[in-house]
Order: sequence, then C-alpha cells, then structure tokens
Amino acid sequence: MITVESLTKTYGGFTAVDDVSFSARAGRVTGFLGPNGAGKSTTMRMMVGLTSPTSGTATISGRSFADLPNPGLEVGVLLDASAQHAGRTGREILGIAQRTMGLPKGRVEEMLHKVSLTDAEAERRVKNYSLGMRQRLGIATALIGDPEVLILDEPANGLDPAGIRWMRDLLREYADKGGTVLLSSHLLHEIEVIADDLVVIGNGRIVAQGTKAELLAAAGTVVRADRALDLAAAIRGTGQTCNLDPDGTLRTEVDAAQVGRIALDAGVALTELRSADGAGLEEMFLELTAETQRETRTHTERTAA
Ligand SMILES: Nc1ncnc2c1ncn2[C@@H]1O[C@H](COP(=O)(O)OP(=O)(O)OP(=O)(O)O)[C@@H](O)[C@H]1O
Repeated sequence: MITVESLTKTYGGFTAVDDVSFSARAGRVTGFLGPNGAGKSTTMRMMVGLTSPTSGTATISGRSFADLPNPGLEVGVLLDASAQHAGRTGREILGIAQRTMGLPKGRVEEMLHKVSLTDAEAERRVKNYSLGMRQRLGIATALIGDPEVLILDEPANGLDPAGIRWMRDLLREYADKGGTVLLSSHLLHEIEVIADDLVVIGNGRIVAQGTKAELLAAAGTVVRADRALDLAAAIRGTGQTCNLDPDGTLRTEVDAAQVGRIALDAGVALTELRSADGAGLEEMFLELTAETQRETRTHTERTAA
C-alpha cells in the first residue's frame, strides 16, 4: 500500500506537484496518468526519497521510504531505465543489487530468466542495451528483493508490443498475488488495459481518481437526435447537465437508458445513443487535461491558477 498525502513540490515560484493525495492499494494495479510535465515523475521521486517534498508525506506500507531499513525488500523502484551504470553488464548490475540487499546469489539468474534476458545479453554492457532491454533489466532490479510494492515510471517505454504484453502479464500476476503496483504513463491506452485504479494528474494537480470502472461510468453518454436542442432542454429539465457540441452531439452524465426515456417523453427521435466509454478513457483524459495541456500557459499563470 502506498499513501500520498498533500504532497507538494515547488521549484522557485513554480508548483510542479500541488497538494497531491491518493493511495495505491494492495492487490491492484494503479495507473498514474498524465500528460508530459504533469508531475508524475516528481511525485514518484518524492515517494522514494529522491526529491524532498516542499510539504506533505508519502508512505510505503505505513513507513516513509527513509525509514525502511532495507528498502529494496519492501519496494521495487524503476524510475529511469537509462540511469543504470552504462559500463557494467546486466548481470553485474543485478549482482550488486543482490549483494546490497543480502539476497541469495541464485536470485540474479532467476531474475534474468524472469525478464527474458539471455545469457549473452546478461554479459553485454548496459551501454549497448536497447531501451527495451534496459527496461527489462530495470524491472529485474526492482523485483529482485521480492518487494510488496512496485513503483514504476513509464516502464513500457521502449518495449515492443510483445514486450508490453509481457510486462502487463507480469504486473497483473504480481498484483493478483497481493502486490501493490503504481505505474505511470502519459499513454492512455497502455494504462487502460492494465490498471484497476486510476489517478489522473494534470498541471501538478489530481484531476480525477477512482476505479477504472467508475471513471468509465463517469464518462457518461453520447447522444445525437433530430431535435438536439429540445432534447438538451428536456435533459436539463430533469436537473441533469448536458453539453451540446457545435456538431450537434450531446454529452451528458445521464446514463443511456435514462436518456432514452427522456427522449421518448419529449417526443424526440434519437439517431445515436451510446455510452461514452466506447471511446475508452481517451475522451475523459483529453477533457480532463485539456486545460492543463495548453502550451501557452505560463508558469506564473499556472501557479496563480
Ligand atoms: N529539478 C527541477 N527544477 C525545476 N523544475 C522541475 C524540476 N523537476 C521537474 N520540474 C518541472 O516540474 C514539472 C513536472 O515534471 P515531471 O517530470 O514530474 O512531469 P511528468 O509528469 O513526469 O512528465 P513526463 O511524462 O514528460 O515524464 C515540469 O514542468 C518540469 O519541468
């Protein structure tokens, strides 16, 4: 279990992480999703003591990272796969982790096997690794201490489709055995297929969080009708909100069945009626982060907002 409470990080006058609170639960994969520069890495770095928070706390299984006597046995961390010592071989890097954590020697070979790095690859220097191989080695290093918690920043970066599938299965299995997985991504589809819970961050602030099912349900209904204005008025007449796009598409929080009944009562013929989750989380993600993605906003405006 990871608990983050009111984490804030400011650099000069710029607020990179702004009062962020969430938890990642055991037995579940929590996706930490946000556009580039949203504050994911900074939040994760604060969780593992690499960046000191301006205020707020983060705990792993109830303790702050600094208080963990042998952190690698409690939490596996992969923040930057390219940060591994380039002159060492993969096997050497795992060997150092194994010795530092006081683990049996056999763990190195077990981990190489687990992440499908061959003998020849294990003997190669990391500077000659592809990004995908570095990610595999990074995941092996994170897992070597058999921790209960995994914190992975963009672990799918550089993996090919088969590699992404492999990692997804590995993390699923890990969570199904009771592990806590927090993984970040700026790619929605990557997160959508693997996460049970989602925390969406934009501009340093949490803009949505909940189970994937809840967030999908919250995406509402997309509807088109011959008299869209009348239908919009009828929906609003029930006290619910709805938006009418310039192309005549209505979007509402009301579920599809209820929209159908409202349309029937109003005598409006529907030409399209579907749950917005057909579009996946994309619509929600773009909507939620549109405000925070504007390239034109200055740092001053962002901190003042
Ligand atoms: N040491 C630092 N000094 C100043 N600003 C920083 C520092 N580290 C991060 N930032 C800024 O904080 C913001 C959040 O950065 P962060 O790396 O946490 O985003 P991210 O969500 O991980 O993005 P990405 O998906 O691109 O990796 C960015 O605007 C970044 O420029």
